[in-house]
Formats: sequence, C-alpha cells, structure tokens
Amino acid sequence: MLEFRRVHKCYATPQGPLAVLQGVDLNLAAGESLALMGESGSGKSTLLHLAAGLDVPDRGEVVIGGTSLAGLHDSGRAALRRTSLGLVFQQFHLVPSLNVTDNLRLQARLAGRVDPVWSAHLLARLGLSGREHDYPEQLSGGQQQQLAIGRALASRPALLLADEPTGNLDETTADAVLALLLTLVAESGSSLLMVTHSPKMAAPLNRCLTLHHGRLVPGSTAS
Ligand SMILES: Nc1ncnc2c1ncn2[C@@H]1O[C@H](COP(=O)(O)OP(=O)(O)OP(=O)(O)O)[C@@H](O)[C@H]1O
Repeated sequence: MLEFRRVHKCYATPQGPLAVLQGVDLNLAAGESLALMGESGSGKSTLLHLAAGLDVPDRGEVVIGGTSLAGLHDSGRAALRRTSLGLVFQQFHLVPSLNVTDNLRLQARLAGRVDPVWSAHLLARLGLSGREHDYPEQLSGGQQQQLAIGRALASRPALLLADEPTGNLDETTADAVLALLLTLVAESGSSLLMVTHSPKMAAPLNRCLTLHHGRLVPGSTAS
C-alpha cells in the first residue's frame, strides 16, 4: 500500500545541510497498522509529509497503491491525496464554520465519494448522532478529534496518516480516541501509519518502527 524505497531527505539550514532521512525503506501492506516512533527531531513528520506527497524526497521513491509519487506533479499528488489518503493531525483542523455533518462529509465530498450509509455509521460510532447541527466549538477536545478522524475516514481512504493524533488529549480520552481510531480504520479497510511518542499508544498497532540516525529500525526504542 505504501512503499519507501531508499528515501533520502536533506534540509538546507544556516549551519549547513541536515540529512534527516538517509535511505529509508518501508513497506506497509493493505490493512496493516504501523506505529512510527523516534526522538524529537528524528524525522517522523518529515517521513509523514513525504508519504502524504506534501514534500518530495531528494533521492529514492515513495509509492502509494502502486503509483510512484515521483511521476506526479503537484496537482497529481494533490489528487492522489484527495482520493487515497486521510490525514489526522495533533491539532484537529476542523472547519469552525461547518457543523458536524458538513465537517464529517468534507473530505468525502472532495474525494467525490459521499456515502450516506457509511457517514451515518461513522456519526453513530463517534457518539455524535443527534448532534449533527452542532459546531466544533460545542464539542469537547476528544469529540473534536474523533470527528477529525471520522472526516479523514469518510471517503474510506486506502491509507490513513496520523501525526500524534492523541497528543493534545488527556490520557483517558487519548485511550478512548485511539481505540475508536483503530476500530474505524479496521471497518474502513484502510492502512494506518501513525506517529506517536508513546509506546503505550504504539502497542495495539500491528508493527512499530523507530527512526534512528535517518533509518528505520524495528521496535519502539533504538539502542
Ligand atoms: N523545512 C525545514 N527546513 C529545515 N529544517 C527542517 C525543516 N523541517 C524540519 N527540519 C528539521 O529536520 C529535523 C527533523 O524534523 P521533523 O519535524 O521531521 O522531526 P520529528 O521527529 O517529527 O520531531 P518532533 O517529534 O519534535 O515533532 C529537525 O531537526 C528539524 O528542525
């Protein structure tokens, strides 16, 4: 579903070039869930941005569902993002002027895949049935993140990319939101790549890899 082939990424900084990814290989199968860990500054967000086609590698190749991003221009990568990817961030990024229903359906509309039955199912799973006309500011932090997760999965994307999705939530809420995320990812049939600092959050996923010195190593700690 998602492949990185010998991916390198270097940033120009005032102190000189900073080699963040130095030959990353990754293979995420359809329906698989993978936790990505690593120290602060190890390159996790960089890797996620490359997977989302928001940035391009200096060398190597990123392939999503058999399509190499290298062969696509910005507009092609944006189209692939709309149709094949869901994105969830630490900040919820809901649209404040849209109600629950319209936020939930936003992504699916952009992907051209509105499915009222699936949307209603999501709404019920999120515990937001009956609150369709509420606005994000009327929801708790946990509910807002659940809505953001529902929105990302409303088009049943092949791949969900999540960057610290529970990072802004207290521990009890984080546990509940992660459980819901994993249930919905399974129901949606999506693959999941999730960045987390927490071994506890990583544990329920199928696999865990850690970025260390620009490469991926197995497990939740790099030694
Ligand atoms: N656009 C950029 N230009 C220059 N340096 C950058 C840029 N983006 C990221 N970096 C640097 O690259 C390194 C990796 O950053 P990245 O955000 O990918 O790490 P991270 O593992 O996600 O960190 P954190 O856990 O703190 O979010 C850091 O040293 C960061 O300062």
